Amino acid sequence: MIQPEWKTAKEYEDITYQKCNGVARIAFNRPNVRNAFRPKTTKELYEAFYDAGEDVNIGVVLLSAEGPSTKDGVYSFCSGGDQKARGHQGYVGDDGYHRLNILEVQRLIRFMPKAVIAVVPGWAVGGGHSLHVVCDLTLASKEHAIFKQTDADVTSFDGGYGSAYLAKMVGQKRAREIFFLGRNYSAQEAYDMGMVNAVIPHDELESTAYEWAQEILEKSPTSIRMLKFAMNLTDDGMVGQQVFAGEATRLAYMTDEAKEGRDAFLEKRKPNFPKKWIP
Ligand SMILES: CC(C)(COP(=O)(O)OP(=O)(O)OC[C@H]1O[C@@H](n2cnc3c(N)ncnc32)[C@H](O)[C@@H]1OP(=O)(O)O)[C@@H](O)C(=O)NCCC(=O)NCCSC(=O)c1cc(O)c2ccccc2c1O
Repeated sequence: MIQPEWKTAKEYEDITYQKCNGVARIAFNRPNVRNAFRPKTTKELYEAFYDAGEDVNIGVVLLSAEGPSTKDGVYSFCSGGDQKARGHQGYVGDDGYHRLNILEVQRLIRFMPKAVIAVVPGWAVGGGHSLHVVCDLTLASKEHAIFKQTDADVTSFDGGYGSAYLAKMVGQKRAREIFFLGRNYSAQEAYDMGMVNAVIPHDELESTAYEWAQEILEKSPTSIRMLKFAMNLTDDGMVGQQVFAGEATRLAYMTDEAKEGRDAFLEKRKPNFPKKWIP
């Protein structure tokens, strides 16, 4: 078992943010409320994910959670939006505005050109369940992970990735069961449904996630980003096409043809493209 030497990347109140050997670890840190997120949490998550996305030394991000609760020893990944911070139009931040900005975090995870692994040590509930769904891979604690959708209990509905994308993953009937009945599912049941990649003994969960990350880091970075965006494309409509096409444009910029096009414009002459029409 590898024990990574995590270094704190930045101090936050609601999350921890660390880095080690090409891997960033972003973890919820409100274990006494089952890691529910409030606007401060989502702001911090967004900033940390953005930083990891921009850091050229980081290839994989782990979304994990600190714990267990000091009150009762229970582990959690995330129990969704903090119901104490919920106002009439969303979750109320220190500035008094109502927000649903976990959706911005979801989009950042979805569109960042790096693999994101959900590391689920305990409860993954409501908006916390949706977060594991939107991550590229999910690893779950054999003993403590419980997957549950409470959205319909609290009059909330993630109509995007949390539900529609989940249905692509586990099938329509199963996704409707998860949302309509709101039952608890063990890590093994979640694995059997196809929404978890591996069920890991709790004590090995973090080190296994780090090992999976190291395996991905051995691969070609361009292939990983193109594969992620290719797999996203069919579900993401025109935005998916835009993100994938952006990467194709980046690759095209690296050709002699592209250099000639740019140079000809700057030198105010007609471009003389290499006449190679590759079959
Ligand atoms: C997660 C649980 C099933 C765990 O049950 P358990 O019995 O183990 O623990 P307790 O219920 O006693 O909880 C311990 C302690 O934590 C507090 N707590 C837990 N969850 C939350 C929470 N979400 N918000 C606030 N506080 C929470 C609880 O009050 C206890 O505190 P004490 O002071 O009493 O010790 C169970 O806790 C549970 O069901 N939790 C609520 C799950 C839930 O309904 N989450 C919200 C779903 S909606 C959502 O997340 C959401 C957010 C968005 O921003 C969206 C945006 C756009 C679209 C959709 C969105 C969306 O759906």
